Amino acid sequence: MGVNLSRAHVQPVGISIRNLKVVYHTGQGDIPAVNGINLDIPAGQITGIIGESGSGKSTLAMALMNAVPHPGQIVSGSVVVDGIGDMLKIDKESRRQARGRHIGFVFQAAQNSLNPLRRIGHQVLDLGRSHNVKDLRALIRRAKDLLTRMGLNADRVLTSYQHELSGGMRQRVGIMFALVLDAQVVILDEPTTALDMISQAAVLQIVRQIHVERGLTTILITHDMGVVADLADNVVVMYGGELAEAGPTEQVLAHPAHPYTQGLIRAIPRITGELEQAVALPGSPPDAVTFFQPGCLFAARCPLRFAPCELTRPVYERLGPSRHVACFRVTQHD
Ligand SMILES: Nc1ncnc2c1ncn2[C@@H]1O[C@H](COP(=O)(O)OP(=O)(O)OP(=O)(O)O)[C@@H](O)[C@H]1O
Repeated sequence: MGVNLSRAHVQPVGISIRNLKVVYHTGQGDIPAVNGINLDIPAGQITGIIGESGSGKSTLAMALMNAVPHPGQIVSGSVVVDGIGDMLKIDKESRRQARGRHIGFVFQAAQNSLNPLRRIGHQVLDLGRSHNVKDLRALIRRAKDLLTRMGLNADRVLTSYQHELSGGMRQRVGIMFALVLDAQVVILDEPTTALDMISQAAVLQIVRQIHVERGLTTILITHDMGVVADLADNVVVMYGGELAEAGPTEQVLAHPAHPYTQGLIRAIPRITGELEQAVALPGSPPDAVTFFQPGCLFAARCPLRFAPCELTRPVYERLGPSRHVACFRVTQHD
């Protein structure tokens, strides 16, 4: 069966993540990079996953596709994708087909994951063949359209090798690969970090347009709250492999509940308006030792900490109809 590239019949796809735990086996012990996460990614929306470096965003993204690399291991949980099933249980071939065909992705290292020995156009054809796409001409047309929309000379890019492209061009090529098979779920991990501010804004707007045109479910991973504010319908804040807070972007930005989210918002560089200064978050994220301490992982950096924070890990609780938070300051009082 060839891939049907028509979208008329396609329903937006949601993802339900339960008790997901991923560890990296290291010389210093097991690092719980994703530590028992429960999260529903709503169908047809853009969900931004934000947190500092090391908070577990990329590991979560790779776990959604059951593609965590060694020395990482998914130790428990489920990732149920509508229309596919549990990505952690389906057989290898269904999983391979799902990646790319149902779930398009550009991982952080995408700039380097192109095959250096094949022209980009050939790699588009390889991808199409590996997913049984019958109409390869239509596939190339689709690739050209995406590249042109992202401001690239499509013919030139398709006949180029990776080394002939700049970092920013490769990032856009990565986004093209994520979208070209017409997947219904798209995972973009820091897709625009190699781009200057203006190109970044332009490319993200195109991602938004395509998201709307195709009724996608888009997961956007970033350390930049400004990107989330511009683009995401919902935001999920990760800290130390756990969820700190989640909810509709407007609500979370206007009334952040978790002190970590408040800190991330204060750290957004403001380039217009008053002489407002971005304030960097003090301290550093959890490391191999602090991961295992009792109490809230953020306590050492938290301006609002009080006694309970040192003793037990706050539970990630419902705060309103569509909001959740893990913070004793919100859910418990002195
Ligand atoms: N290959 C690996 N081996 C050992 N530990 C790892 C490996 N990859 C990630 N980790 C650890 O897992 C945790 C989560 O890392 P992850 O890359 O998922 O975070 P992130 O939020 O995506 O950060 P970044 O934005 O820097 O990619 C970190 O503590 C990190 O050091």
